[in-house]
Amino acid sequence: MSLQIQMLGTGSAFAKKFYNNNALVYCNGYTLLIDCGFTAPRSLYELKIPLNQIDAILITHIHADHVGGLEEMAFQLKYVFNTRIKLIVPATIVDPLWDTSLKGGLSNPAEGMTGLDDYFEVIIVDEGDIIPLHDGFNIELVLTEHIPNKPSYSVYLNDNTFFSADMKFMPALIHHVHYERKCKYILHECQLFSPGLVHATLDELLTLPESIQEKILLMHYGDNISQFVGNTGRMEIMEQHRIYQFP
Ligand SMILES: Nc1ccn([C@@H]2O[C@@H]3COP(=O)(O)O[C@H]3[C@H]2O)c(=O)n1
Ligand SMILES: [Zn+2]
Ligand SMILES: [Zn+2]
Repeated sequence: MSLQIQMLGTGSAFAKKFYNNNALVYCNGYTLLIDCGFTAPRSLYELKIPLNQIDAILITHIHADHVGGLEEMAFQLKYVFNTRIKLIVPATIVDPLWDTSLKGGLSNPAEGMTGLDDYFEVIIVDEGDIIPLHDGFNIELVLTEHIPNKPSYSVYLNDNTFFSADMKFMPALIHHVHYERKCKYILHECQLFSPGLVHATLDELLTLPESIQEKILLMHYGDNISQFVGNTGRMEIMEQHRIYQFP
């Protein structure tokens, strides 16, 4: 089943010209939002996409450019739209997401709101699970390296597309995605300066063979991306808000 992907933003955590690196994935009438950073509500507003048009939100890890919009999303869905959408959360993240990122704003015991379940239909998932979302649309998470003791999960979309969460350069995994999993498209985060430390750098991604680079679309980049146009090898720079077709 073909996918369309529309980035709500393509920026790094500190980008000011681009919104947070959050993605809308459309498949067969279903809409999945991958991550919901602090700029997601504004980006959705600009795209004129009502929040209740999203069927599910997948959380990859708990940095603010990936979860900082969840408080507004929860409040609006509850008090404006009166609905509860799916929140797909890896098991290792579900407690820290509430306890360390959201509880301060969303907890309201006086009105019975004491956890994520009071705002979302929480679906807890594990690495390697094939998660069926809709007819012809499934996802699978893979744990990728980012910050020690802070799990971050990349995602296979329908077997043929790999969407990186925030991750260090993991060439063995990218080779696996290309040669074994035979993914046709790789959407990869990209830090424009070195060393990477917690991200994959453009210099590192440029060491991949051209046959892999041809599949890569770059995202999660800094405000100075325009200086790199023409210098990203065979890799394409993704544009936020443009709808990409992945047949
Ligand atoms: N050890 C760390 C931890 C964090 N950071 C920066 O903080 C940002 C948090 O969001 P991010 O998108 O993961 O990018 C991280 C780094 O820029 C970093 O540079 N080094
Ligand atoms: Zn990030
Ligand atoms: Zn991060």
